[in-house]
Amino acid sequence: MPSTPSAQFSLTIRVEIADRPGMLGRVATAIGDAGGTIGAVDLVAIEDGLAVRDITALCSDQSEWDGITAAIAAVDGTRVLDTTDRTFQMHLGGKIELHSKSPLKTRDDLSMAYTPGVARVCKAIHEDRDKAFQYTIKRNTVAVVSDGTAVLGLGDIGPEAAMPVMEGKAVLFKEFAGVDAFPICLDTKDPDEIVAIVKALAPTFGGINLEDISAPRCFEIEDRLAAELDIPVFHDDQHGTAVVTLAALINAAKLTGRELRDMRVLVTGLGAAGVAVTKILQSAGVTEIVGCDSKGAVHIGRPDYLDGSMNPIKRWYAETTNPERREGRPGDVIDGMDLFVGVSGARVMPAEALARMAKDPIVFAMANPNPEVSPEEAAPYVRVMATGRSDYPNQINNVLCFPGIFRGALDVRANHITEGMKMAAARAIAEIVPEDELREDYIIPSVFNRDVAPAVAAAVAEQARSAGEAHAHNELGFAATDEVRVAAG
Ligand SMILES: NC(=O)C1=CN([C@@H]2O[C@H](COP(=O)(O)OP(=O)(O)OC[C@H]3O[C@@H](n4cnc5c(N)ncnc54)[C@H](O)[C@@H]3O)[C@@H](O)[C@H]2O)C=CC1
Ligand SMILES: CC(=O)C(=O)O
Ligand SMILES: [Mg+2]
Repeated sequence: MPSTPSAQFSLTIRVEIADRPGMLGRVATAIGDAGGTIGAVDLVAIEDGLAVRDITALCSDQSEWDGITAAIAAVDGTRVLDTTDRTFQMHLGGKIELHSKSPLKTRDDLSMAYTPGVARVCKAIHEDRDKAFQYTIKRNTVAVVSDGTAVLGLGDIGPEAAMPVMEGKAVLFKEFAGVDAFPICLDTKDPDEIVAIVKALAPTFGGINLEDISAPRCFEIEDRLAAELDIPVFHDDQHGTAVVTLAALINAAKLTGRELRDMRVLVTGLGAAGVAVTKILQSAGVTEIVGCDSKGAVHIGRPDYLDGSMNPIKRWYAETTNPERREGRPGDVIDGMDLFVGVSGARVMPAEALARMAKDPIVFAMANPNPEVSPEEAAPYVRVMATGRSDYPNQINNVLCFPGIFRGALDVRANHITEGMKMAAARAIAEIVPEDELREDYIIPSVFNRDVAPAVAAAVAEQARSAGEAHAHNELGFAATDEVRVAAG
């Protein structure tokens, strides 16, 4: 496992350095000794025997940042002029903007794009509502809807604070699948209100991606919207995560010579992700599952099950898992498990407990931004390790799923994203890694692998067609893909 710091802090430090031989080397050593990793060094100016340089450095936290600037300042003949946090800089003014597809240079352009010409298009759609897919952004646009209640592992941080993540999802939709996604953060947590608002917004969109809405409200919201809307509704934290987890498990099982039906699995965190991961693993043949919530392992003998205070989804969980009624915290119930799936929060699993797993343990510690157990601590005990982060190998992140699954669903104008489409997506992601290339640190394709989203889209579209989920008049959907292909060159 690499021991490089995470790129959570990426800094550009502007430093004035005496222009003498060896000075840059001394500054570089000071940064390294303070825990930083140098990314780039650019010369800004040389004047009066002083060189001004921009040094880009990665570090893991604020104290390391302070240590780096102090260490540079302590080198004789240097002065720190400025420090820029590159992550904040990237977010200045937000991460996305709209562009017009049509030139607007003449009266003629204007009278087609807007009034009077546009009125004929409006009337055509008024006569046939379906034409919205042909003549508006609907066919290629997805709403990324959040109420800010379960943002990464940061919890209920509110709609404004959720926006950078939702903008990020929109960037990923566009980058990987050519889908135009728009972030919408709602100032309500009331399921009735959320359902009503999303339904009212639906005419604009070809799909709804629910994001970072906490359990158990997320289950009801998704079910109601999926039943009431004729466009795909997909809660990414549930199903995107489940699809990618299954993809990684298919390959980890192959690598370690196991069958899914023989595996024992511990899932920690029974919210949106944990429940959906459990369901997809059950559909894929896994039968022995134990789930832990913040009170410990769930089973039908637990006091909150017996006194009726457990919520319905956890009651279902208690009734379909943990027949042995294992009791305790995640570290207490891990004995003999083949796989640990963490979708809860940072440092929930003590590393030493992993020693009690079955032979060739597989650990997917997927909480963001920090995993249940760090790869460094887990390394002595596990054979296959994955996290949700990009700074370690084996990144299990729903970005491998949601762009492609919506691409496929929009292309065939599917009304729903079915279980079959999710399974097809999982298999497509798994198959990107050729069997003879599987390794402990390569069970899942990189999120930058440009083959992933098209492969997922094709598998999802094919599954929708063969299951009769593709819209009867789907030619326009296919055309949308062609345009994306043309635009992408
Ligand atoms: N790598 C990936 O692609 C994804 C990772 N996640 C991560 O999974 C975590 C959960 O996300 P969601 O399910 O969307 O949130 P959620 O709020 O719906 O569920 C979180 C659940 O974890 C439980 N939990 C918290 N601390 C716990 C503990 N110490 N032991 C056992 N359970 C505990 C909570 O009670 C809650 O039920 C977050 O950290 C999130 O970033 C979520 C989706 C995708
Ligand atoms: C990746 C993601 O969707 C999450 O951590 O919530
Ligand atoms: Mg999420």
